[in-house]
Amino acid sequence: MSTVPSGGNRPRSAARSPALTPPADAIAPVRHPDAPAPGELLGSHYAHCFGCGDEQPHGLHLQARAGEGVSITAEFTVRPSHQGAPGLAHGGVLATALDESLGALSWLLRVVAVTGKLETDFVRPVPVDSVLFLAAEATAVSGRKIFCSATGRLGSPEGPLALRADALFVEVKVDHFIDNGRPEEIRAAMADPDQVRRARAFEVNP
Ligand SMILES: CCCCCCCC/C=C\CCCCCCCC(=O)SCCNC(=O)CCNC(=O)[C@H](O)C(C)(C)COP(=O)(O)OP(=O)(O)OC[C@H]1O[C@@H](n2cnc3c(N)ncnc32)[C@H](O)[C@@H]1OP(=O)(O)O
Repeated sequence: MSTVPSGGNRPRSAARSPALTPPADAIAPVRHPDAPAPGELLGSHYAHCFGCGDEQPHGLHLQARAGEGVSITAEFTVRPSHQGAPGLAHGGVLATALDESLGALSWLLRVVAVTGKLETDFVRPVPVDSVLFLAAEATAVSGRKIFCSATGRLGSPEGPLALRADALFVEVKVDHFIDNGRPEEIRAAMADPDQVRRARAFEVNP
């Protein structure tokens, strides 16, 4: 069952990029048999991640939980440091929270994937101190392409819809990071057995 609240499952807007519509031969996303159980906290994929890392002092510290199927939920409290206009959240910060929530679906698919495209509708202003209830769901898979959607609601999982996003994530190998990341951080990550374990946990056939 979908954990993306109704309203998030609206027909995709005509304004959405065609690249976000799955091809006719796309398949339904498959929850990995070893995926964390519904309700379980997913943890961070990287301690220094701006979206979810515990050791990132400037980060959003988003904590996502597994939902049913290939879905997650997360809560995000908007802090004064997240402002764009006086008393309101910056749109880029909100897009980051959506991006991170969508990225957390990787834990359920057990694939490593990065954002290829992210389209966001900012439906309502989000004041500082708001708690945003985020819900993300994978909707289709075609080869390496993972189609997914997310919503952000104000104050509760059934609260007013503030954000909506559709995205295309693309599956990559761990080498994507090793080949492209700054060597300093890559060396540190590869020397950290906990990080290597976390990276491998995404890959079905390491
Ligand atoms: C031991 C140490 C290791 C440490 C590891 C740490 C653990 C890591 C674990 C988990 C990490 C998860 C992190 C989540 C964080 C939140 C999510 C983010 O913010 S991610 C950052 C932002 N995103 C990027 O930086 C991507 C930058 N872009 C790229 O690298 C490439 O463009 C990439 C990989 C997306 C695609 O490049 P291609 O060369 O691999 O593949 P092509 O052939 O171009 O694309 C594949 C298919 O996707 C479509 N596609 C790709 N990008 C598209 C786009 N922008 N729009 C439409 N279609 C697109 C293409 O048209 C193609 O489709 P057709 O197969 O032909 O049907």
